[in-house]
Amino acid sequence: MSAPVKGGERRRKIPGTNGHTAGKDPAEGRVSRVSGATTDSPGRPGLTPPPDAGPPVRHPAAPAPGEPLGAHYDLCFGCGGGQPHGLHVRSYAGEGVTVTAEFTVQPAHQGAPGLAHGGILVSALDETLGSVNWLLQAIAVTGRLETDFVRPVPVGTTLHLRAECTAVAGRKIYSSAVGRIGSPDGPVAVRADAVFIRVKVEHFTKNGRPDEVKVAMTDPDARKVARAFEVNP
Ligand SMILES: CCCCCCCC(=O)SCCNC(=O)CCNC(=O)[C@H](O)C(C)(C)COP(=O)(O)OP(=O)(O)OC[C@H]1O[C@@H](n2cnc3c(N)ncnc32)[C@H](O)[C@@H]1OP(=O)(O)O
Repeated sequence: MSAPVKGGERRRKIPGTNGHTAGKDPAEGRVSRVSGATTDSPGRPGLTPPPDAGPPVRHPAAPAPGEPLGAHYDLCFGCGGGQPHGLHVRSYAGEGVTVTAEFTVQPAHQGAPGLAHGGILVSALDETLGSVNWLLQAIAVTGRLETDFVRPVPVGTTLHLRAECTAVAGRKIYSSAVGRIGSPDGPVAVRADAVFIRVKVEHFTKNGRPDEVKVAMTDPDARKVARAFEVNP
């Protein structure tokens, strides 16, 4: 997914990596595919917060640290219980504007024999990063997400993810995530930087297929209705 890199900023610090960048990762003793350089391109909105960006502010109504976030929508591929081959990511509110999550790679998630498909890993990152917006109580969608695949992830592995919002600028929400193998302190397998864009609820109600939108909107559980549309389509 990463675009070729040309000049510019160094990659931002990624939460949970003790300040390691995508270049040399001392914990891993290897140099990653992108050599610790920028991913922003001239003329294309990038992953670097602008100078007027501010720190994210945890919403007073955000779930308490440690509280499970649950599935925001039963048919969400990332977290929904109603998707047999979905990821069934389990997310928990963290301190500040952070989220931790777990995802166990199933046989249905393979790319190469016995290994997780890269797009599946991106989906797990996207899900975890998107969950962070719930702590801001912001309705937002992924605008851009760039991933470093650091090491292969075998089927059966539980990936421990951690995502953190790093900055907010107008409608733009900047976040980073890391996924580790086997435990929260395990070896880094994937990292991602993303920018989410705040949208109105009509983004979902107008663009979603009417059949699913109607069913979701008529759910008797008002909280489920709110979460289905306020966090993710
Ligand atoms: C628990 C929940 C888990 C959820 C996890 C999963 C989350 C998802 O995967 S969401 C689904 C995937 N994403 C989508 O479908 C989004 C599709 N894209 C869109 O709908 C639109 O392009 C959208 C809404 C992102 C932006 O369109 P629009 O509202 O017209 O915004 P626009 O006026 O162009 O831009 C607003 C700002 O965002 C910036 N921006 C827009 N797109 C991007 C982008 N791709 N990258 C970086 N910045 C961007 C613009 O530069 C602009 O910045 P500024 O305010 O400084 O000028």
